Amino acid sequence: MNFYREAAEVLDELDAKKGSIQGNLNAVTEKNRKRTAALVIETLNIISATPLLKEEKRHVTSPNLALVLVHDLLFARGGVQASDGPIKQALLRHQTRLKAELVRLKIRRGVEGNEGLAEKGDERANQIPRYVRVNANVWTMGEAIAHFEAAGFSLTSLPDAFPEPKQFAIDLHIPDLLLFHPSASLTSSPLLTEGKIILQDKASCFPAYILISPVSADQKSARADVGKVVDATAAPGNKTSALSALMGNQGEITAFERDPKRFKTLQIMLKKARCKNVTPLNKDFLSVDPEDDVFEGVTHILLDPSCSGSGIVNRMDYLLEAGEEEPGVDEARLLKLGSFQLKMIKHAMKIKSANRITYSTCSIHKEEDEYVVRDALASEEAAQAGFVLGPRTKVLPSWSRRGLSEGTGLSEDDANCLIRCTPGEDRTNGFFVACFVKATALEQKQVGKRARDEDETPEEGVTSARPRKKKKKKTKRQKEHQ
Ligand SMILES: C[S@@+](CC[C@H](N)C(=O)[O-])C[C@H]1O[C@@H](n2cnc3c(N)ncnc32)[C@H](O)[C@@H]1O
Repeated sequence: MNFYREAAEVLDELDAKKGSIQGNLNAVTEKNRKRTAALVIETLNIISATPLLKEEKRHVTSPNLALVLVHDLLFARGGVQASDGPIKQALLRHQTRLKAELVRLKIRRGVEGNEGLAEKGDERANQIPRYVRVNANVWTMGEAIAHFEAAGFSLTSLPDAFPEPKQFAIDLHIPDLLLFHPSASLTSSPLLTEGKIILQDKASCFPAYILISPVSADQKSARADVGKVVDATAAPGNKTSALSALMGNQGEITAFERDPKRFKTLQIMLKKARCKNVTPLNKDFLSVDPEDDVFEGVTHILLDPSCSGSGIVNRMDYLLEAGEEEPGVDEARLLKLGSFQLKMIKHAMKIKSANRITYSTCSIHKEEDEYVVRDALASEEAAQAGFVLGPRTKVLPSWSRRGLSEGTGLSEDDANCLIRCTPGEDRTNGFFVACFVKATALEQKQVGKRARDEDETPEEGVTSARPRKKKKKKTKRQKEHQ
């Protein structure tokens, strides 16, 4: 068993150092890297579909230990090497379920053997370019473009075209974002270790950009209203470092992360990305009183809590984006996650000086997305502080896929304020973003008036059409959680 513990510890250490499985895989030879990555991620998918981690907490003490054990059980020629003992027994108790999940996965992927699984993966991942965020804290977009041209890539003038293997393009929606062909081998680039680039899916760049960025071409005046910023759920720090760069490495960002290991990763990431305007705190956001001094003067909050990760089809992004939660898609688990996510939003809404909050998930499930927004809008916290949804005009208006209204309890106006990304259709992983803004007194009055007069056409600017009287009522989901 020592072998497994040691392997898990190595993974833990590498996680802490590199912040992602991507880094770990750099240790594997180029030839085997893709194949190994595929099987590692598929193993994670399989584990997440079973109750192994939950039910065997006492013996299988970390996800990394589960990873090496289950990987061997399902894929290694010699099977599990561990001698008989409580850990092996724990694994064997779940082997039928684990093997059944492997069969199910192969059917889903349309492959027969394990080899096919290693090679095929999720087809939708092949439609996602390799996105590279240029870290403006370290160098400029111009310098980055010159660098890649000197390295033999040519900048394509059609930003919407999918770049060919030796091409790259500038993204249409996010400044400082470049896209390459998925085969572009950048995971071992020194630019990563120098903090010059960050490999970050396009959709994952949306929240920071929507929170801080210009709502008009006049960037400076748009940023004048930004006081202090909080990233409530920060590790590994992709969005925190994006915020830092968007703020020109100035101002003040406080980054909360409750998990000590992930906090270390966050610290390393912030150092590497040369973020001088971030104070990381190893604290649970929910445990800090909204009236605590740490929140004084905070106007903008980024909330990207742990989620099921169900939108992530790009294997390499999986561990980075989903957070420490074990993913799973059964209804009970989704509702539990949704209720935690709602709690986080309501906590953020209680911070008096806050006037803009982005909420995001890498989940495609309504239970973590629209339902959570619906309940947040209907909450006492939103009513008291006057939070409504920021209008589409201020929430990446050129992104065409918006939130869902049908069957979610949200009006079409509300849904239009939200952003959705669908893997396989949008060249990104699945993602969701909502932006809550504090309405001015006048806007609040108008929302109230609209609530009383349902036939009135919604005004430009404030789009929460939720009638106030509904706020008093408990939603179906709230009732379910009592
Ligand atoms: C989805 S990940 C965040 C990814 C990050 N925003 C990024 O882009 O790199 C969610 C993170 O929130 C942390 N977290 C969850 N609940 C928290 C809480 N109550 N307070 C602080 N951190 C929390 C998790 O440990 C996890 O690291």
